[in-house]
Amino acid sequence: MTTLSITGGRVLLSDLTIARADVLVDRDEGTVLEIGSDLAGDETLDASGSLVTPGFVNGHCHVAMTLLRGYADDKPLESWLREDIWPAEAELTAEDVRVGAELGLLEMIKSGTTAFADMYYEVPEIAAAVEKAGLRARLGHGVVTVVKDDEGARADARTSLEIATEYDGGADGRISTAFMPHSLTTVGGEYLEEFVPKAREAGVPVHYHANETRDEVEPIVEEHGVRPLAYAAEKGMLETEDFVAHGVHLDESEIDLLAECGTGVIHCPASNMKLASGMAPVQRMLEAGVDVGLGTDGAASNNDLSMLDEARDAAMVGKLAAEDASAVSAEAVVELMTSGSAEAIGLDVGRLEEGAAADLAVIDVERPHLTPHHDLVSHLAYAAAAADVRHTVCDGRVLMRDRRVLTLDETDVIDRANEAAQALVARVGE
Ligand SMILES: CSC[C@H]1O[C@@H](n2cnc3c(O)ncnc32)[C@H](O)[C@@H]1O
Ligand SMILES: [Zn+2]
Repeated sequence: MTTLSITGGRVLLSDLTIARADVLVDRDEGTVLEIGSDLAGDETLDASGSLVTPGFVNGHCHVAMTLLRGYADDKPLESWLREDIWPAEAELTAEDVRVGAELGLLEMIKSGTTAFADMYYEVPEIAAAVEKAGLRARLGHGVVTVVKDDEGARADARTSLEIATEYDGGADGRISTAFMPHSLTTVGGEYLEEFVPKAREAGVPVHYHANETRDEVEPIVEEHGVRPLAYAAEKGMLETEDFVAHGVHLDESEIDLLAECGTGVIHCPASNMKLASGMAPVQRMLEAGVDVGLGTDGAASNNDLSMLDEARDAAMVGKLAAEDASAVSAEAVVELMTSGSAEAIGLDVGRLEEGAAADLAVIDVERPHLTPHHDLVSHLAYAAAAADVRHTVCDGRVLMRDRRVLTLDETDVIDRANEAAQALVARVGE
């Protein structure tokens, strides 16, 4: 057994208390062996003046969309997708997705994220990037049937199932998968009826966008006479292992349905604010017992992949939505970005305790904007930033030490991403 010790810091424990302690990790098993005093390991990470937290879990992303960061801003969802994003995505090559994913993973490692869920195209490229970068991920191919004939639609859904089956358990178990219909309005009901049962047979969860905008809710109510999540339940898409992104426009019956079914909701506050989609009823969901997690969505609607930024946004907009300053508290937000997301997307991570996965981030708290130290949970929710993350560890492996990423060549990834993004935009303009 080889060990790693993270020494001299304070540790955020699973009950959200903070203890002065070292963390000893079994690097081979990728688990926490002990949290205590004077723990020496074969390798050491200095955590003095720092807070050791569970690695952050980004519950909903399109990681390769980093190539489209700043490409199309200041539009609502429907026109942003149809006028700008989908035409650009039609020109993406597998190599573009690879470099966009590497750029996103670089950003995740540098901001303390160790696990994420992702829906996109060219998933084998994303899986290869995840394997190389060393993170943990639940990946899936996004299905859109509305613009396809029947043969194309069924082929797209089949691809999603095949990818989910083939890649589950990849990268030494760090990759898991899901069947991912894009949304309840962009995938026809007949395809959901045919393929969701096949996802159950394959033993993979279902992940999709739901109730993101009012424009997405109304057509379902008009066409099917029920709210979108009642429609999703009819299609068998509200199982405990399933999780939806957004859940902005939910009525009370849908919140109750989510709580009853145990289906997770990934709140994406920055994307919801930027696209002016609305304010999700997060406090109501928490009170009802819904499994809520936190996600950035893609970098084209955020425009970064920092979960620390997302945490602050979640707390701020959560209070505004509830018209209550005590709503979506610092503690609640820190849970959302760690164990909340992990539970919603079905990964056994997000807590620091003996036997848990050794996925963690070490955050420098001796900084002007993190002084004084009345409450470090408050600092995580409201004041810490990506640049404060010193070290990132996933599955017992050091991915970033003293802000140097060890698994990806930062300069090379940035250069290749700039080149690919420029060439992509040129192709779209032709
Ligand atoms: C079919 S792969 C995923 C698909 O989703 C698009 N997307 C990015 N952000 C959002 C969002 O907020 N709502 C809905 N769809 C979104 C992405 O561009 C891909 O086309
Ligand atoms: Zn999304």
